[in-house]
This record gives sequence, structure tokens and C-alpha cells, in this order.
Amino acid sequence: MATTTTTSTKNLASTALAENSAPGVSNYEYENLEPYVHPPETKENLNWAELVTLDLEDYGRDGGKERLAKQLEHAVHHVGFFYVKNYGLTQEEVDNQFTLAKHFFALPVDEKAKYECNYAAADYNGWRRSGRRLENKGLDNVEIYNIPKFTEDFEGKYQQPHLLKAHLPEIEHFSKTLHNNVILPLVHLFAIILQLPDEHHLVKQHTYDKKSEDHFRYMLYRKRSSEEWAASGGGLGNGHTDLGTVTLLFRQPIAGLQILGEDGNWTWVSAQPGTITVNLADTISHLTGGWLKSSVHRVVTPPEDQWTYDRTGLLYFARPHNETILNPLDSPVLEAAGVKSRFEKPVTVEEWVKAKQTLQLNPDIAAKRWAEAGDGTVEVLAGFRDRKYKS
Ligand SMILES: O=C(O)CCC(=O)C(=O)O
Ligand SMILES: [Fe+2]
Repeated sequence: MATTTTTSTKNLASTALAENSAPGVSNYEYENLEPYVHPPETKENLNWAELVTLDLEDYGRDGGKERLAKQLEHAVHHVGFFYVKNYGLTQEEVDNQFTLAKHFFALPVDEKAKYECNYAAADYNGWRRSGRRLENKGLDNVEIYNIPKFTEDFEGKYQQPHLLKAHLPEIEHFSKTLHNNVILPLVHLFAIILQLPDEHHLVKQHTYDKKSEDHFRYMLYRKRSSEEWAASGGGLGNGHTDLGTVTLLFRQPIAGLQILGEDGNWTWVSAQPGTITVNLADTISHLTGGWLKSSVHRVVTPPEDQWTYDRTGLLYFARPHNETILNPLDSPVLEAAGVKSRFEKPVTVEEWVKAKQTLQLNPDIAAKRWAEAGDGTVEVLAGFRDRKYKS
């Protein structure tokens, strides 16, 4: 791995994009860490999804926002998934984060346990051990480490292992760059598509400094044998929607992610070099009465030629400010579509996150609540129900 300082970011000229401040830390510390190496792509010919790719460099150019909004319109209303490229981080900066993820998950369980989530409080920041998923209790192979925003609200609240402490300035830089260069432009484009009277309305609901539950994530799906894959159900029952505004998934080569299309068929998301895969999630869908599509997706057994590799993920979850009320926005597009609130009473983002995370982090509570209706649905909050998506 190169060891030069990598603070260079593409200069995306736009008012919505804050300047990328240099982290001020050289990468020499990575010299001591064996670098993460991307596994090879599958040779199998899978039924790949066709997704549009937004070139974020166009965002700052004359007429660029309008061009990108036009390109995005169909995807956000009908598909819920797309790619972005030219987001202002070098491949080396991205790979350094994969390296940290790899080494974090290689720490002994006892060490990781010091940073374990407070599941009962529905607090997802910290380490989530495997074996806590409703579908596959005891059989799931997924570990997660979530890092909150670098703001006063979270200062001192979470301890980090030495490995990550030494790299917090870069992690902070990485998270803030994603927020400035991807999240803010995207919500700006959504506002243009929705023809909101104030084009900056959604940007103002997603400022970095105000309290919200955005977080950066390292994720690991440990490799397993064909028997283990079969016993786990292969992820077919894990279809879900994410709960925030959008989720950013960094390109990694192990296939597994699938999207449920409007036609009821699942297609695979391919690894496009230099891109981030973006999916829309529940809160932006709530803010539009379902007009913006919170896409159903799942991670299934990879193709056989990739069974010998761990699947390491880098993700960023964006959410509106906690105080945001999840009623449909004032928009001529939504008015023409006749959308309605999805809740029986006003619900804040904070309440929504807590309700859905309680189900996600506590398999025992979730099993009971899913069983209540007995029809494959669960009431998350104030009349809004999630449902199961089977194969
Ligand atoms: O790992 C992936 O590709 C997707 C993970 C995912 O859907 C999630 O963490 O919500
Ligand atoms: Fe997801």
C-alpha cells in the first residue's frame, strides 16, 4: 500500500459542498497494518440490476444539478437504487478504511466486547456481534461496527479501540466528506425532483452539526461453508428496507446484494469500480408519503467461486435531524400524486429510529412483535407496518 499522505479530494465546486479539510494526519500508521486486498469478482453470469450512475462532478457545473435530477428521477421513484462516482475520496483513502475494518474485526472477541452496542437501549453505535438477527438467530455470520457523527452530541459518549483511535482524524474526514460531497448534493437533487418551494429544504434538514443519527459502518460477513450457507437459509428471508434517508455502500466485489424490483423479481447489484451504491431508505420515503422509494434489498449466499472469501463492507447511513417530523413535504409533485402521511399521528425521526432499531437489535422482542399480527407484518410505530419479503 502506498504510504503517502492522501488528503487530496476532487474539488467539487458547489455551494452545497463544504470545503474538505485535510485530516492533518499522515498515513504512516497504515504501514504497520497488512493492507486489505479486494477479493476477485465472480465469474458467474448473474441476473444483474441495471442502475444509473450519477457523476457527482457534474453537480457543480452550469446546469449540472438539473441534468442530474433528470437522470435520477426514474430511479428514485421506481427503483430506489443507483450508483454515484467522483465523490471526492481517493481509492487509497477508501482502501485504508477497508484495512481498518479488516483489522477491527480481527480483534479478539473479548476486546470487541468492550465496545458492544447497548441493544436494550436500541443504541446501534459500537460493535454488534453476530448471531443477533431475527431470521437466523445463532446462525448469522454478520458483525457490524458503527461510528456516530463527529459532533458535540456524541463527544466522549463512545470509546474506540486503540486501532481506531489512532485513525479517528481520517475516519472523521472520511465521514464528513461523504456527508458534504454525497449526502447534501443528493438531498438537494431530491428537492429539485420534488419541486420543493425551497430547493435547500432537505439540505437544511441534514446539516452535519445538528443532532441526527447518521453513522459510518464497518461490516463483515464471514465466509462459510456450503453446509453453513444452507443451514442459514441463504439470506432469502432477509429482505428489508433501511431506516434513514439514504445508505451509501462502498464498492466491494463479493456478490450477494439483491434488490426487489417492481416486477417482483430479485436482481443482483454488481461491483462497479470507483462507485458507491446508494439506496433510498424509509425516512425519505416517509417524507414523501412513499413517493420516493425505500428499496427492499437483501444479502444472499454469494456465488460459489466467492465462498472462500470474507465479505467486508463500508457503509454510511444518513438521516434527517432527530426533530424532523415525518409528514409529507409541501411539494406540487406529491400533491399531484395525492400522497398521504404514513403515520396516524406526527412522528419524529428520533421516535422512528428508536422504534425500528428496537426491533432490529433485539431478536426476542422482534419475534414477539412479529408474531402479534400473525400475517407477516409488524407495527413499527403509529400504524406504520413493516412486512416480510420472502423469496
Ligand atoms: O452489505 C450489503 O451489501 C448491504 C447491507 C445492508 O443491507 C444493511 O446493512 O442494511
Ligand atoms: Fe440494508
